[in-house]
Amino acid sequence: MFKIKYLGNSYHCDSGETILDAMLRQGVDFPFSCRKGSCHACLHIAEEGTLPPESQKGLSDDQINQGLFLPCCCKPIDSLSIAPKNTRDRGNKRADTHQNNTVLSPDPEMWEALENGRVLSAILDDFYTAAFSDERLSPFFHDVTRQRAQEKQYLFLRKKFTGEKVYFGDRPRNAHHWMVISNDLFDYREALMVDCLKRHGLPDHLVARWVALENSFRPDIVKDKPWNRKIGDMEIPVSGFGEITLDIGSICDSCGSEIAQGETVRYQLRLGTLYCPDCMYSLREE
Ligand code: HEM
Repeated sequence: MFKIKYLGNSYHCDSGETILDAMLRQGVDFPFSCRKGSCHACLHIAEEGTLPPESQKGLSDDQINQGLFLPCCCKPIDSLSIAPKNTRDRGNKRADTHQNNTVLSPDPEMWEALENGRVLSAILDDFYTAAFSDERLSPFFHDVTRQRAQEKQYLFLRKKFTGEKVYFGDRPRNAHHWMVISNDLFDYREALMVDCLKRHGLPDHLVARWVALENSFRPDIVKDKPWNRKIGDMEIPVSGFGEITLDIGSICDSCGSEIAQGETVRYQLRLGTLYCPDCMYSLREE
């Protein structure tokens, strides 16, 4: 058994147990997501003690030299004193330095490699062609056209890589609020994306950075049951119908007939589809 000092307290880690598991077992509020070294959400710094090599697998030389390690992959071989990674982010080191596994936003090197968007379009074309015919991913895109999915993703990534304010869609937590996506499915999609990035010649260190960017959203996307949409602190229900009185006329999404201004109609909370008075009472609550 090893002793782990963390934020002024001392914890026990059994041999063969990871530090992450030991912390969670002892009720510590510890950041984590994928539990297998991909997402880096649990990255911490070792201030004293010797780390096992597998706890630093996939980190850059710079991160290794700073003593950063992944508690989810760390079965200790020594007692350790550890701290949150930001403890050592002192003024001499900006959070956006060019390291392979660091999320950069904006990322001019990435944007140049993507030939100012030309290669990004080609990558997304490839990726969504594959996703829309993939048996695990395509069911999620049931109500979405490929063009819409590609355009949204292009603008989202363009904003991340250039800093330009070109994306006005939902943030990932809300965009995927109803989708039950496991870590395994997230990894599966990621592997498909990595294949596309490599096919289009993106160098390995930029592929790693792209993956790190997407993984930084893993905690917003992976879940075992749907979440409500969240706007500020307000939770919006996932399914069912609401009622509104129309300010301007519209068209019924069910029968196609016109709905006059001033009519009260039902709308689907997730999709926003409208139903005229004739259709609305025949609808089942989802
Ligand atoms: C298995 C993983 C994922 C699945 C199945 C998935 C699926 C989807 C689907 C079906 C939509 C369309 C939603 C709509 O238009 O109503 C969507 C939108 C979107 N996704 Fe994902 N996605 C995944 C992972 C990711 C990741 C890793 C990112 C990037 C961090 C991402 C970013 C976005 C963005 C920016 C949108 C557009 C949001 C909007 O419509 O306003 N997705 N995704």
